[in-house]
Amino acid sequence: MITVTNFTKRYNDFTAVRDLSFTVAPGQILGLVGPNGAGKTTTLRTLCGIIPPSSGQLSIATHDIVKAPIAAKRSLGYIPDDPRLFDTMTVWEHLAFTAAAYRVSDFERSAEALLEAFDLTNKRDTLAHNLSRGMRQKVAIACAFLHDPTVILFDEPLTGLDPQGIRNIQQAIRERARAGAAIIISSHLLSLVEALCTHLLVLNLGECRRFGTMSEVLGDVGHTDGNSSLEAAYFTMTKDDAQGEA
Ligand SMILES: Nc1ncnc2c1ncn2[C@@H]1O[C@H](COP(=O)(O)OP(=O)(O)OP(=O)(O)O)[C@@H](O)[C@H]1O
Repeated sequence: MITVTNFTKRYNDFTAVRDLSFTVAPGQILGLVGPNGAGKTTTLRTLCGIIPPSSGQLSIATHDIVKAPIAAKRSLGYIPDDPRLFDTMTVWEHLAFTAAAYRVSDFERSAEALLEAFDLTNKRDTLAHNLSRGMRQKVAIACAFLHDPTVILFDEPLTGLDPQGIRNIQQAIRERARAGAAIIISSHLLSLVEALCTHLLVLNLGECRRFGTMSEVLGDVGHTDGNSSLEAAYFTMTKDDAQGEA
């Protein structure tokens, strides 16, 4: 469960996110969309405790990220838009290191399964330095899944992945949701968001423009037909603010 209540984030005098409230229940996948500078990454970074909120409450699996950061982070998997790996560690060493950090005992079987699911088995002993961008992304996702988080936050999860990788990650995300994880995906890939997400939050200039189930939001703006209804709805929902951010 993810709960955000009256969240505001200011960087000095600039308000990046203003009075944002939403929840993501177990099994739900929330698509977080909005133009560049809307406040998506700021929201995800605050939810995982990288930056503090200016005001409001954010909790992960009932743990307040400010008051109980360790408990909150134990339940959390975060995949940033530019995952950083250790150049001098192999793929397997990343998984072992993550298992140690999260105190996952007997991690080997889960780690093998993740390598298999993401087509990384033959790269098990390869240094991160020698992986392609897409492979690095998949290692970061495998590490984030290893401790079986009940809350997962993705910032542009498919950057750099090939079509097979995209399919594998989509399947993995659906499986995690079916197993009861609450998931947020921030992405500009509206087709991905529409295909995967059960709920939608449209953010623009730091404010919530729409929040609800995918069909509620699309119905709200009169775009329930056709194959690219989210794309059409997105432009309707954000058109007033298209000039808002340079
Ligand atoms: N550390 C910072 N200091 C000052 N302003 C910041 C900082 N980080 C982000 N901002 C500003 O906050 C606003 C929201 O940025 P954020 O990165 O959250 O947007 P975003 O929706 O993730 O954008 P994008 O789609 O481009 O990734 C932007 O105007 C950005 O310039």
